[in-house]
Amino acid sequence: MDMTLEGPLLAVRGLKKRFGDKLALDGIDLTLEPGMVMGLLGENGAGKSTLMRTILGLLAADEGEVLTLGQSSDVLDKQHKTRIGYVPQQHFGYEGFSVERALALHSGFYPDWDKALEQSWLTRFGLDAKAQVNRLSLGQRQSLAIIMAMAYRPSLLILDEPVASLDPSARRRFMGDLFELALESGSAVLFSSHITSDLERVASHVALLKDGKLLICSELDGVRESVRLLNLAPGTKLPPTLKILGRQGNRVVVDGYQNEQFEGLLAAEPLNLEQLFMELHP
Ligand SMILES: Nc1ncnc2c1ncn2[C@@H]1O[C@H](COP(=O)(O)OP(=O)(O)OP(=O)(O)O)[C@@H](O)[C@H]1O
Repeated sequence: MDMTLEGPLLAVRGLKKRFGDKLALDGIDLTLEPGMVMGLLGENGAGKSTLMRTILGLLAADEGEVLTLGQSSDVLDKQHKTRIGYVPQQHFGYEGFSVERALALHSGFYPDWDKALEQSWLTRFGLDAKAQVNRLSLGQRQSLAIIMAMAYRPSLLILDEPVASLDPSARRRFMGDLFELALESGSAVLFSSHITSDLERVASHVALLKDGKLLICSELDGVRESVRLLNLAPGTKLPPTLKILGRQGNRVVVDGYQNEQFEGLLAAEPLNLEQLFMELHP
């Protein structure tokens, strides 16, 4: 389907979402451009699913703006919806059907459905087309949900913990292919995961959500280069160019570090994503 789009595939500005007194999303800004694979990290309850559901227009925002494929999320039309893929955390319907029947029904909604791609992913995941959906294991259901969201080559793919139930080899295959798909077809991907090593392997960008705020939203290489765990002497004043992400006594996690030396700095260590996560969630 030819729908040329100027600008980003996803633009989120000043997004807030409340549930009663709880501010689940507190001023989110993020942008996805073609070819980007953004991994979304955050502890349980940080707001990852809420962010995804609001982006998709399944939840109404209280403040701010979400443009998906150039269109406001609360008025997404059918044509736009068929260019967005979504794997929710919980699936899913099609209970009374076989895998092949479920796929046949589902594909009817998508003019760009690619049967060959569907078949190759069925093989890749080792899914039996004749199996009944209600007898699939959790991982098999997740595989089916992934195929259902991907086989029409969506421009924007939103995946809520898509690999949580997949075994390590299925995970590895899927994550690698996900990255290739995004690069080849100029799509953008936003996926949440608690598995930081997966994210490190395939993501081009990382976003870290804490208490409804994005503490980090940048290129993965940028995090590697400029996020440090500083060990400071008591009373040390930090240069104003450093953004404090978290602090535990004399251990301070900062962004924007460029190898500067200053009085009181005892050590500056780079962190992998798992270490960063642990430091920010003591
Ligand atoms: N429908 C709802 N009504 C009330 N509160 C909600 C609702 N949905 C989410 N919340 C609350 O909003 C916060 C964010 O929840 P959300 O499901 O987005 O977190 P999450 O980061 O996806 O967590 P997890 O990693 O456990 O899936 C939580 O405090 C949750 O209790």
